[in-house]
Amino acid sequence: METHLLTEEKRRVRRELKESSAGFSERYVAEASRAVCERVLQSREFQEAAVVFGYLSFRKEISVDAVLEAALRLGKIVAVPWIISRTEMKAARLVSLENLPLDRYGIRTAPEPVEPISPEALELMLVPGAGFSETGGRMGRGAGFYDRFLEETKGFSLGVTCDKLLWETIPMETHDQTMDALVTETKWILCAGA
Ligand SMILES: Nc1nc2c(c(=O)[nH]1)N(C=O)[C@@H](CNc1ccc(C(=O)N[C@@H](CCC(=O)O)C(=O)O)cc1)CN2
Ligand SMILES: Nc1ncnc2c1ncn2[C@@H]1O[C@H](COP(=O)(O)OP(=O)(O)OP(=O)(O)O)[C@@H](O)[C@H]1O
Repeated sequence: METHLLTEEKRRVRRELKESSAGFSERYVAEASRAVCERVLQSREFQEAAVVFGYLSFRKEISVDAVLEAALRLGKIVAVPWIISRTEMKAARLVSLENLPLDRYGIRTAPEPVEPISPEALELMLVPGAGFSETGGRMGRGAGFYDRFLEETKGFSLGVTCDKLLWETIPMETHDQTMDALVTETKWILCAGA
């Protein structure tokens, strides 16, 4: 597809996905989050990972707090996004989910002093997104943070979403990173290339 047409298409899909998730009830998000976390905790990928990169949910995102809490209890190293600039994020170690400060987007983040974790050390990455496709395509929030960050990682990338944000196709550009697998409240999808 021609570049400007793809950009148009991405903008349209991003808007539709955003409208869809904005309409989710608190109850749907809470129930989907519980089911998603259970699936992740039961997975071999989680059980075998010594270093887990998660995220601290905001708005209507699926919460993986229960996964991060369990990882900490199991003695795994846990890291979350640490915003460095308008385009770059790094991984910051998280030792507790209590009393976290907010970053510039109002998302909970690791408190100072931050302990950076090398992207190459991450074994499992839990990746949020505006929407995903069954083949592992992902649409983020439009800032390119994850696309840039995931290029530096070697671990297993797991897109975390719910059935309502899992579409047949998502417009993708060459820099867009695809997921190794996806998890929703009803399924675990292994994507080609994993
Ligand atoms: N929980 C969580 N943490 C995360 C991300 C995420 O998607 N989820 N990120 C993933 O990148 C990074 C933060 N990126 C963000 C990018 C944009 C906006 C934002 O508020 N954008 C506005 C304006 C966009 C628009 O209107 O076009 C918005 O969404 O309303 C927030 C966070 C790192 N941390
Ligand atoms: N690896 C990259 N190198 C350089 N620029 C990039 C890279 N990835 C994304 N960008 C740029 O970042 C901007 C946002 O990209 P895109 O719309 O793909 O973000 P996204 O996948 O929705 O966001 P995110 O990755 O933060 O969740 C675009 O201008 C894009 O060209």
